[in-house]
Amino acid sequence: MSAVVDVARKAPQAGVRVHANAGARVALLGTGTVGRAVLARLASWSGTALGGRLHLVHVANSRVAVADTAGVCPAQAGIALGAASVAAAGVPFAATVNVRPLASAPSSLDAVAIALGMSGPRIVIDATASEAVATRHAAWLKQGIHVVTACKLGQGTSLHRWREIRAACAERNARYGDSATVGAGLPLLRSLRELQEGGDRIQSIAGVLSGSLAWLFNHYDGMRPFSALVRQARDAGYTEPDPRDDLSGEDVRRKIVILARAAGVELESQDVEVTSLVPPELAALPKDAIDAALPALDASLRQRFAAAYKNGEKLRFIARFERNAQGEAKARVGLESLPGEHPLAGGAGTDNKVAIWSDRYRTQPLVIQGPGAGAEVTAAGLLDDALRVLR
Ligand SMILES: NC(=O)C1=CN([C@@H]2O[C@H](COP(=O)(O)OP(=O)(O)OC[C@H]3O[C@@H](n4cnc5c(N)ncnc54)[C@H](OP(=O)(O)O)[C@@H]3O)[C@@H](O)[C@H]2O)C=CC1
Ligand SMILES: N[C@@H](CC=O)C(=O)O
Repeated sequence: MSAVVDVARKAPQAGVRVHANAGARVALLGTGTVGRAVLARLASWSGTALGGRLHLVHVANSRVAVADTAGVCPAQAGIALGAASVAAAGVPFAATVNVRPLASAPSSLDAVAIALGMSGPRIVIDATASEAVATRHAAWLKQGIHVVTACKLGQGTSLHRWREIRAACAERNARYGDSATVGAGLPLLRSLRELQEGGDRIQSIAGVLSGSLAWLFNHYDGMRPFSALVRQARDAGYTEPDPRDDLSGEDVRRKIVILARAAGVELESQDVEVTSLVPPELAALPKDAIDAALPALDASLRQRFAAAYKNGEKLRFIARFERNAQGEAKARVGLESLPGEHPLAGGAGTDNKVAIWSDRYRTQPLVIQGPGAGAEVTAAGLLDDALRVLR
């Protein structure tokens, strides 16, 4: 029996009803592209066994939070919470609203642990891109609250924060669900960890780690302006809230850092050599001014595409991590022109394609491929991790 279940069976605190099989109380942060898909997936579970496992008691975006004041929140009320929260944020959400006593208040991260109560399995689902939320991950874990996240700012930035998260997990036997941070839920981190649990050393990793950049370079034909495709990728929900985080390689830097650390190398972010696609004039603009300035991307990418096309090559945004026998590691991220038949040049849509070389996969790598961005796959990855907490 896992420690998580043990905790669930402890005597409940006054005011919070906990049943042995009651599932977990869940706080969802973020009602944007991914958060809405989490709510929709939870809604689709209404009345099923899965719906009884995760009880949404708190939903918040950066402006408003909605909490269930009754203290016990069956799945349907959780959906009501989601609907109310999203409606309060001015975004339509189609779900049957079961009227329950709901309290709406300005969003506050201090309210999250309070809403989750003191006992039983408790989970924060982070569907934000917020630094303020990421800085709370370790503190929640130290309170025994499990964290499931799509946001890479927890594990993919400073080594200090990553260590704090690992230490907090160990201290409280809390879980940190990170499947959605790399590959939008593809079994990448899990495979790295399982290879090492089986005695393998990870030697190198190479691949396409950005769903939006994969989509962009799978669609770019040198005819339509690249900037028009960036708008399309953003509108489809593939990019970060600020698409420059994708185009600059920062999002991929975070992902290769997360993979390297999961492979046992304590890489610092600045140890990754990153070549950005964003020209300085676009990098300098405030977020609300970038849409009109996106065509600044077009000329240089048209040239890169033409040169690659002439050689029968394809442009792919690749991350590479290698370590030698002495344990020295290096990592780099940037646009590469690959032969058309190169294994990493394949794939379609938002496909991530990642090759892993380890002791057992010395010559032929293990290759994992599949959609690496998109609301639905990411939400599914988050909820898989949340359900895993209860196993
Ligand atoms: N889109 C994708 O395909 C994938 C995304 N991810 C990750 O998922 C995360 C979310 O992405 P996405 O949904 O596209 O982003 P969005 O910009 O669509 O949504 C972000 C949400 O976070 C909310 N938010 C910001 N700060 C806070 C806060 N302090 N407390 C509570 N909520 C807050 C925002 O609130 P408000 O509405 O008020 O602005 C918004 O609702 C990102 O970290 C991204 O990297 C991971 C894998 C794939
Ligand atoms: N913006 C990211 C979304 C998933 O992490 C990407 O393009 O891969």
